[in-house]
Amino acid sequence: MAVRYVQTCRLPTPFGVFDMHGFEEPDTGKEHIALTLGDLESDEPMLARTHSECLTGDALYSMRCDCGYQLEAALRSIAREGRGILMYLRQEGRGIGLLNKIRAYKLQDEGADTVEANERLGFAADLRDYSMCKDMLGHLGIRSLKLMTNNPRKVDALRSLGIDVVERVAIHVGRNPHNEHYLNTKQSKLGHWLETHQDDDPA
Ligand SMILES: Nc1nc2c(ncn2[C@@H]2O[C@H](COP(=O)(O)OP(=O)(O)OP(=O)(O)O)[C@@H](O)[C@H]2O)c(=O)[nH]1
Ligand SMILES: [Zn+2]
Repeated sequence: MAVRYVQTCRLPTPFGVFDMHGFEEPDTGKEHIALTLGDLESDEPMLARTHSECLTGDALYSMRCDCGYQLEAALRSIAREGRGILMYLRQEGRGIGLLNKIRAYKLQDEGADTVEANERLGFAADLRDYSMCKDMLGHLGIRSLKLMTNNPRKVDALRSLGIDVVERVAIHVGRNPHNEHYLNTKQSKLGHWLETHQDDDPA
């Protein structure tokens, strides 16, 4: 989905003072943001994360997934590097939306895995589209990325949009008894690169 740039402001966080850039999908009104830190002019590949919205994990401390832990680890890593970008994409629940994610979680409470739950609700396992990233990076003049992800489809999706992902950086954090089965399903059914070993210190 194409996006248009709206405005930029400062965003102080416990990890560093980021610039927050707002974008809008003219067709749907959906809003996305990019947080950047450091020099955007340099041609050096930039540490990057494309983070899909997960209200439960990112804001409500849910332990059902690894999203909140990954969000914090990504911001810490960018701050430590002194340069980077986090694109926060409003594609909640892998694109099915928050209320459908609650429906999917209910099916998982009753024994379905994360993929089966989506399918029982009539959705594909992953409905996400990353095309807005191309516009966001283009607007900011960022040419190549060191992408923090464990998801091979995300790397492929960005590359097929013509985004230069020069390196994939693992982001293994937050495994716990509540998301163990979820992470194992992501590995076996969605192909995520998730070794059982977790980085002790993501920061
Ligand atoms: N439909 C659905 N969405 C989920 C579920 N658990 C987390 N999500 C959503 O999945 C998205 C995050 O995707 P993940 O598969 O955890 O990770 P990823 O972004 O593909 O890969 P990484 O870059 O390695 O984090 C967020 O939008 C979450 O809201 C679930 O059980 N069902
Ligand atoms: Zn999550």
